[in-house]
Amino acid sequence: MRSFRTLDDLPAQQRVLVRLDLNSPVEDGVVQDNRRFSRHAETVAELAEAGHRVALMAHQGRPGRDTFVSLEQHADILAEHAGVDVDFVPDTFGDDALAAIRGLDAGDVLLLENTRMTDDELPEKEPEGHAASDFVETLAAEFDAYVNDAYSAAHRKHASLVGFPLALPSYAGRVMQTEYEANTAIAEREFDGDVTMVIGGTKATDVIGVMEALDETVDRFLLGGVAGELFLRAAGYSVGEDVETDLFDDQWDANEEVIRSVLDERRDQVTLATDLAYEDDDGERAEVAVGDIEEKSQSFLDIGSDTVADYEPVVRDSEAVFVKGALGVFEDERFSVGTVGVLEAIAETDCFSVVGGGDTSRAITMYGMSESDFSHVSIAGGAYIRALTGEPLPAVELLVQSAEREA
Ligand SMILES: Nc1ncnc2c1ncn2[C@@H]1O[C@H](COP(=O)(O)OP(=O)(O)OP(=O)(O)O)[C@@H](O)[C@H]1O
Ligand SMILES: O=C(O)[C@H](O)COP(=O)(O)O
Repeated sequence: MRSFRTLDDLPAQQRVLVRLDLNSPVEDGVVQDNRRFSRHAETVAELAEAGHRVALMAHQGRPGRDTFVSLEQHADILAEHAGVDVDFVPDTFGDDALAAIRGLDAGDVLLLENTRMTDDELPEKEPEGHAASDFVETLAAEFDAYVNDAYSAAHRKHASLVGFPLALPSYAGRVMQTEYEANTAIAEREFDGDVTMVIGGTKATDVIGVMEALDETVDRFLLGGVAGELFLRAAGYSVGEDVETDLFDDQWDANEEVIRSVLDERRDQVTLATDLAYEDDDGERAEVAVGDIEEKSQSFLDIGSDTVADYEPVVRDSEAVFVKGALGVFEDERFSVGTVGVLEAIAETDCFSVVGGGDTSRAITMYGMSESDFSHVSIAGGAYIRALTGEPLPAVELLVQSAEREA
């Protein structure tokens, strides 16, 4: 089997450039702690304790979104989990970043600014193009090795993920190693009974594309979140349109054709919500049957209780359940009913269960469930789901190629 090198193979006393995935929920400008910090902290602590000089890169949000913020707060949260100081420099690869990197002593840890704040990070380019960018060439010159721990971003072909492995000897961090092993095992596992996939969240384009790819391996899709509303819209209900949020219309334009073809060809595989929840004029949770919605005048924030009651037995009768994305805005307790109800049903059965998605897996801790009630809780979203489909992850491929080149 092709494989990459890990921290076990990293020579001593290196200047190491590390890519983490600390992409996190942000509420009112405050970055929310989550298991991405605690898991990556293990890699960071191991590198610092081994006496390497460590500079960390990570991204947060996407340009134009409210979650697109600086990594200053991330440094403090990470330091707390890792038990080592993490300095922060508000620069990606300019003079301030280079001065901070050159000032690192053995065991020091520095976090650089959000990689998506440099214009070189996001352009659609092949790895060779990224490796020739100013960002990669400038930073690579300062280091002996590159460690990629960002399994959950490994499906992206961004400079910090695919450019550096062409410029430096490259290794997988502990999170990359663990997630890769677990998720590859999932892809290879065969199930005799029904396989159910719970699809929700806000990244409709990602999850709908994967629904297409998984038609052979998944017997039933239970839908909620933004993707669920878009499917309801295609089925003729007055939902899935932007009222107070701008989550829906662009995603509808991008996915309408696929959604209609999934509904035409595989309607029996797709289970849609029969009721939805919203905030009424008194600020309370209210529910309405989808057939009674005449025109879209408010945002729907959760699947309704009847839908949860429909979904629970499907989960209980499944041999394997994969979850990608929350069924509602569970961060607000009033709209946690769908996500928590379905997760609790999964936790109570002995089916093989995987919960993926950085945001969604947070609901497990928030609502007092135990990670041990699930077979695997992945901190990856899009990467996890691509692993299920057996699709190669570009950043993993580059780590493997680096190991092959240096063998
Ligand atoms: N109807 C809805 N309207 C708005 N937001 C919703 C709705 N339903 C779910 N969400 C939001 O979806 C988010 C979770 O899904 P999201 O697609 O962002 O990420 P994920 O699947 O957890 O993982 P990752 O971010 O790693 O891809 C939650 O934060 C929740 O508030
Ligand atoms: O949260 C994630 O899934 C990863 O950090 C990738 O983020 P992206 O979908 O904004 O590229």
